[in-house]
Amino acid sequence: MSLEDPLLAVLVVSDRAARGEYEDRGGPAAEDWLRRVVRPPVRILRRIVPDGCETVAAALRDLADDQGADLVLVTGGTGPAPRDQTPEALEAVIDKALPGFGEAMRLASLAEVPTAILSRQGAGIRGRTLIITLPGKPSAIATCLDAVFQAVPYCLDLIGAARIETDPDHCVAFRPQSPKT
Ligand SMILES: Nc1ncnc2c1ncn2[C@@H]1O[C@H](COP(=O)(O)OP(=O)(O)OP(=O)(O)O)[C@@H](O)[C@H]1O
Ligand SMILES: Nc1nc2c(c(=O)[nH]1)N[C@H]1C(S)=C(S)[C@@H](COP(=O)(O)O)O[C@H]1N2
Repeated sequence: MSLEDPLLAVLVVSDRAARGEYEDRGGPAAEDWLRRVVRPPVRILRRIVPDGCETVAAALRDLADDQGADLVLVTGGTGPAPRDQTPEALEAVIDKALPGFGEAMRLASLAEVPTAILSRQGAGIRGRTLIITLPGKPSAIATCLDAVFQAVPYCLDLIGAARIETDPDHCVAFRPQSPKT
């Protein structure tokens, strides 16, 4: 593995997991999904922060700007409760929103559970980093990523992030054309 390899980050947003009140299952679930679907070599980095606009925004700035992550998956804090502020943090740090991600992920989750409509999950671009926010429920991670990941490699191409390849047994990446130079 080298510093040239794509850097994929997983940011877990959870008050209780950050305090150690329960064992984090979201981080391992997201990392396992990435290891299954994205072909090596890749570097995967994991962080846990408590809920809150500032905590999440600061972690996203660090992962994107200082660590140079190509992709950040955030899990947790997308709901309507007062402490759920991940969408506000996303909005504060991104240059561009990609609303299609939230729409497709909610549609997939609604087929499983009616309360999926409560998640304000989404995605956006900061510099050369794609950030995707997912619900905190560990089981939601695969549902949501399965619904959108086909478009992620091409999105990374378009923003000038690292090129990633997927295992076609799990996800057939769709690249309609070479990105504009
Ligand atoms: N990182 C995690 N690890 C394990 N289970 C989680 C995690 N995040 C969420 N969950 C589970 O999913 C449920 C819904 O997630 P949600 O983000 O709404 O949690 P919450 O009630 O805000 O609590 P917290 O922020 O302390 O995790 C939680 O009550 C918990 O059972
Ligand atoms: N696939 C899936 N999506 C889901 C859920 C779920 O269990 N499965 N839970 C929903 C619920 S109950 C809430 S409140 C929102 C927000 O969750 P978060 O605050 O943990 O991000 O995600 C929703 N999306």
